[in-house]
Amino acid sequence: MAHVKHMKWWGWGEEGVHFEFSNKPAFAPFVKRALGVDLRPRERDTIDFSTVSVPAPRLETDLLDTLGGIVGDEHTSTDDELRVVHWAGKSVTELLLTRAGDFARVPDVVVYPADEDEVARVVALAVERDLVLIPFGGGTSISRSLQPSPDEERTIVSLDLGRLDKVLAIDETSGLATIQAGVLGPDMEDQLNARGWTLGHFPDSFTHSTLGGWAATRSSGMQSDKYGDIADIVRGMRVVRPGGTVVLRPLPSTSTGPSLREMFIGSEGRLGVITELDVQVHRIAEHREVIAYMFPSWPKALTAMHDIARSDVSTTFARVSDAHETAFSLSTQKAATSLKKKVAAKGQDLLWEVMRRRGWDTDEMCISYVCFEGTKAEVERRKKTVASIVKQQGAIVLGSGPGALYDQKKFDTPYLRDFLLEQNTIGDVSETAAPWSKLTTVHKAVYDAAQRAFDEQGKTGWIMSHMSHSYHSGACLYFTFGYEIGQDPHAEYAVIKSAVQQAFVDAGGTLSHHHGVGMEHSAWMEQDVSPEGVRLMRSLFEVADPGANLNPGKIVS
Ligand SMILES: Cc1cc2nc3c(=O)[nH]c(=O)nc-3n(C[C@H](O)[C@H](O)[C@H](O)COP(=O)(O)OP(=O)(O)OC[C@H]3O[C@@H](n4cnc5c(N)ncnc54)[C@H](O)[C@@H]3O)c2cc1C
Repeated sequence: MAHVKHMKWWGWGEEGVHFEFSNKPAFAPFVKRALGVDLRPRERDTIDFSTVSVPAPRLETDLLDTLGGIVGDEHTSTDDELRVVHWAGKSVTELLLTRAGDFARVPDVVVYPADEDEVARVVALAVERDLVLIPFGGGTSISRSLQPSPDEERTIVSLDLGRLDKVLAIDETSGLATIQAGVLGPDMEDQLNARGWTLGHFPDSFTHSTLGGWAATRSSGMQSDKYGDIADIVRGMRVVRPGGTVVLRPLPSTSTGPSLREMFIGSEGRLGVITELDVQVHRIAEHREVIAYMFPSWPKALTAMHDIARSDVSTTFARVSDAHETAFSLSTQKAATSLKKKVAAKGQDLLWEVMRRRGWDTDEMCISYVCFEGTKAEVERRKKTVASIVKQQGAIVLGSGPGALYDQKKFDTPYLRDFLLEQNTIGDVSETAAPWSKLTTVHKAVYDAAQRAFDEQGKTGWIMSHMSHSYHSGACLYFTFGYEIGQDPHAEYAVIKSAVQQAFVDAGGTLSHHHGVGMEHSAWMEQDVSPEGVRLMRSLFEVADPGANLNPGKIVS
C-alpha cells in the first residue's frame, strides 16, 4: 500500500494526540460558565473502527484490475477504514456522521497515482466508464467538499494525491518553486527550508492539508498579511482534465483574457485535478517575533488593526480576539508549575489589577498578536511604530512571552472539537471577510443572530471571534460557537450555522473568506455572487464536465 499519511478515521489529526484540560485549571469553570456543561475527564483515547459498519464497495472487479493496471495493484484499495478516511472532510456535520457510522455513500475505491501521467489515465477512465472522481488532498475540508452525494449511484473513486509530494525545482532568481500538488504542509516546508526558502502559507490545518488542496479551496494562511492568500501565491499550475492538461506557466502577471489560474483556484475538484503548482517562495526571515498587546475594548482594538493595515508597517500577521475569545484564551492557560511560571502568573494578576485601577473593564479586554519578520533592525523599527499605533487606542504591550506561546500552540486548537464532541458539545467555526466600514456591523449581526438561534432552541450558547487577514479594504472575521448537543444534533446545528452564515451575507460579508463552499455553503452562493453569477458558474461546470464525473454537486448544485 502507498505510504501516505492519513488522519484518524474518526476525527482530527494523529491517533494519540488530544486536547487535555486537566492541566488547565480555568478551562472547566469557563466551559461551565459559557455553555453550562460540566466537563468529564476523557474516557477513551480512540474509537474502535469495528463500532461502525461500512457499505460494501460497489465496483466491477475488472475496474479494480484496470485501476491497478494504471497505478499498480498495491496503490489501489477497497479497505473499509481507508474508504472511510477518504469519504469526507472534518466539518462538524461530517464528524457527527462519521462517529455515528452514518455513511450514505463512501468512495468504492481509493487510488494513489504516482505522477501526472497516471492521474491523466485515471481521469480518462472516469469519463469513459462514467465514474465519479473525487480528488483528495489531506482530507481537511471543513465545507463538505469531499463528501459524495448520498444518492450517487455510480462507482466513486477517491483519487489521493499523496504520492505527488516533491518540491521539484526552485528558480532561485525569481523565488518560484515548482511543487507537486499532494505534498502535505510540513513535508513541503521541510523540503523548502532545507534550501533556505519558505512558502509562508500556514492555515490552521497546515499539518494535515496539501498544497493542491489549498489551491482547490482558495485557502488563506495565518501569515497572509505578508505572504498573501494562496490565490496570490500560486503563479502557475498544471491541471489534468478529461481532454488534456491545462498548463499555466509561472508568470508574474499577464493580461491574456479572463484568468484561467483564478478559475482553477477554488474549483474544489470540479474542473480537473491539479497536479503541480508554481508558487512564490521567500527566503526564511532572519528574525521573527510575535508581540502580544491587550486592548481595553473591541472597537479600540479594531481601530488599531485598521490603522496598522493602512500604515506603511509590514506585519506578517496582525490579529485581535474579541472579549469573548480573549476570555476563552485565558481559560486555556496551563497551571503554573515551575517557579518561573508562578512568577509570570503573579505578574499577570498584578497587571489585571493595574488595568482595573485604570478603569478598564477586564471582561471587555481584547488580546492581540502581531508578528514581525525581517532583519533585527527592521523588526525593532516596525515594533516601535506598531507600539505607537496601539498605544493611541489605549493598549498595553504585553511583550513577546504570550506571543511565543501563541506561536507554539497555533496548530493544537483543531483537536478541541473532537474533545468537545466527546463531552456531547459542539464547538465549530464560520468565517467571513468584509470591508473595514462593515466589520463592526457584521460582528454585531453575527452575535445577535447566533444568540437568537441559541434562544430559539433553549440553549446556553457561546460565540467568540477574532479579526485576522488584513487587506487594504477590509479583513476577515472568524467566529467560533459552541453549545451542548440536544435531541437532534443535525437539525440544531443547521439552525445555528445557518443563522451565522445568513448574518454574514445580510450584513455585507462573504459566505466564506477561506473555507470554501463545498456542499455546506452552496445555499448562500446566489446571495454571494448573484443568481446570474451562479448560472454562469453552473454553465462552466456543465460544459467543462458534461458527464458530471468530477466531484459533482460541490460549490453550486
Ligand atoms: C480544524 C480546521 C482548520 C482549518 N483552518 C484553515 C485555515 O486556517 N485556512 C484555510 O484556508 N482553510 C482552513 N481549513 C479548511 C481546509 O484545511 C482547507 O480547505 C484546505 O485547503 C484543504 O486542503 P486539503 O489538502 O485537506 O484538501 P481536501 O480536504 O482533501 O480537499 C478539499 C477540496 O479540494 C479538492 N482537491 C484537493 N486536492 C486537489 C487537487 N490536487 N486537484 C483538484 N482538487 C483538489 C477536493 O476534491 C475537495 O473538493 C481548516 C479546516 C479544519 C478542519
